[in-house]
Amino acid sequence: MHPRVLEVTERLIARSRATRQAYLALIRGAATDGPMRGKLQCANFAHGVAGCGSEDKHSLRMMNSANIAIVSSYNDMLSAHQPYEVFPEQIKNALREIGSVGQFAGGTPAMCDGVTQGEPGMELSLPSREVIAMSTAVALSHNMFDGALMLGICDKIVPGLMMGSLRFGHLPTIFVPGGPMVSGISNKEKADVRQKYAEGKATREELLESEMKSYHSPGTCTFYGTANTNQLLMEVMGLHLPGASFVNPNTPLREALTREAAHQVTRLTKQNGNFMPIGEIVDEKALVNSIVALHATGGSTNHTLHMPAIAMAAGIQLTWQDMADLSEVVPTLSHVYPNGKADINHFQAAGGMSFLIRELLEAGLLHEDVNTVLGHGLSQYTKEPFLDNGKLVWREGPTESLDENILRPVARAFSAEGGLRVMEGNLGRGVMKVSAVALENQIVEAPAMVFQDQQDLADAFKAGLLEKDFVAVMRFQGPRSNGMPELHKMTPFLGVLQDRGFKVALVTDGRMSGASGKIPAAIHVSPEAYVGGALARVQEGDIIRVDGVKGTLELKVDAAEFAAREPAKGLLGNNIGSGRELFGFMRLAFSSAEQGASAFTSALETLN
Ligand SMILES: O=C(O)[C@H](O)[C@@H](O)[C@H](O)[C@H](O)COP(=O)(O)O
Ligand code: SF4
Repeated sequence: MHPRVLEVTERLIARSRATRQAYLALIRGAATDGPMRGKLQCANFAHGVAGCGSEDKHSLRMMNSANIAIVSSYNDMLSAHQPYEVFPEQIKNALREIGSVGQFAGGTPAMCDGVTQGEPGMELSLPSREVIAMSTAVALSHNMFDGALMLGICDKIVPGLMMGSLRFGHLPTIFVPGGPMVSGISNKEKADVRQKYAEGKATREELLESEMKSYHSPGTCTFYGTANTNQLLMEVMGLHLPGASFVNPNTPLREALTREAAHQVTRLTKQNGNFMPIGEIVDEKALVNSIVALHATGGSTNHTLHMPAIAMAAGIQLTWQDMADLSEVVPTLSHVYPNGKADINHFQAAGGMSFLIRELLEAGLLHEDVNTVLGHGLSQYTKEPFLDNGKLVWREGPTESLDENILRPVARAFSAEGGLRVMEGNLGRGVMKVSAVALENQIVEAPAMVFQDQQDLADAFKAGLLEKDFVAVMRFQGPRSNGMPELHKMTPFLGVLQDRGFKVALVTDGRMSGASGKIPAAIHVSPEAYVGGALARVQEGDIIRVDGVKGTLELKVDAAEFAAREPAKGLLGNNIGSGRELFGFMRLAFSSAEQGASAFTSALETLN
């Protein structure tokens, strides 16, 4: 094992010892010999099975069959989640084949960040992760279940399902992906048309045509944003079946994988002898493995929030320093948009998960001795699934990359270190995804231009006020201020200015999309302006140096003068409309970005 990976893992275990022990005591106490439903009073049990058909009702009364909770985030708003419409029936039929039962335990909400990007609804996006976690808990709290299947893919949904299911960590749980849509026009081509439109060189009709050729059918969007990063991390943590992440929806192989997930989760129940609950899979080694994979693929910056929040739900205290220390030694092995031109289907075709996991295992960068939904050992995940005359089987994946422009062996990595940098200095601590920023653009020192919001910047661009070097400061976009929205609508404008040769950078306490690239952006800056962070005292014209190579974020203003400044007021007026007023209580409870920007942190830190 790489010494740094061992060092970070041991540090994480030591730091988390008390909360992890409390968590394990909780889930081991919740686990029961024999089916959970056997512990219910008759009335509770009768209510729980009343809605079942006679076959399932009979099976449930027989205490030797497994009852599996289906928790689904299906809706028609996310192209990625639309395929889930038919999964519950497929799962129930698969379970009946083996004398078990699937009950649709509950649904969770799911927001499409692509639909809400740049709209007021985006301010509910991060809060929706907490709602998804709570909805998962409501579903599982019926306590009728011996295992669970989680149906979720996109941005806040998988993190929310993870946080909720980890609080029922005594249950064997498998995450069931839906897969990416087949490739449309390339993400680079899409982004180029957006920049042309921003410059007035493309019509709205041409823009719409391009967008609809990119996002054209059911399935996950094909860029390597938060949704596809979710899939990759779930697989590396051993919570998917091997190779399940990026098989396209509505295909025979996808359906076979869903059916097998239903069979596999029953094998992990107490009744069937290979008991493996999710709380015993998601441990310090699994979390370190997820961060290693995040770095090796230039994954979404949103996971610098989601992984600490998920970790805490399992009693583990993961920090940005852990991530930064791992990033220094983990090579970048894949280039998928926004870190390159390829999309996730090309990644899959070039060798996909089995190649990536084998390379990282052989380099001693992943812990092999971990629990998974297939039992002990991550080396089972160097295999890929295929149908052999209709039968689902696994074979060793390719030992060579089929396209080294997309996926490389460690020996020929794109870079010797990961794509994520922790940024720190007198403006606070943030992160930057450097893997998506050309080296010549990673350092910017220029006067600050302070913007209220994205529209403010767009208006300044259209008025021709931005034709210069500058550092855009967008503040009061943090979790407690307005729910920490993604600020991805600025990307085309800043991209045009960068292409025109201006040195531009962004500093914000808000988020960017996992699909954001090109622009050096120090994001998630903590403490946020709303709670008195330094960003609140930045003024127009202040010189700021954003150094993505060294990981520094410096305001070049006399310290005494800066401290004496009156902080700016926040954007309080925008916390109403689009339901934002319903989340005010939650915003007050949010922890800092470094702690995962979660409403549950304080409870989990003490109660775990
Ligand atoms: O974190 C992410 O990956 C993004 O939130 C992504 O889910 C979102 O949909 C983008 O906004 C899509 O990119 P465009 O907005 O560029 O289409
Ligand atoms: S990847 Fe983003 S845009 Fe695509 S379906 Fe998921 S949330 Fe929506």
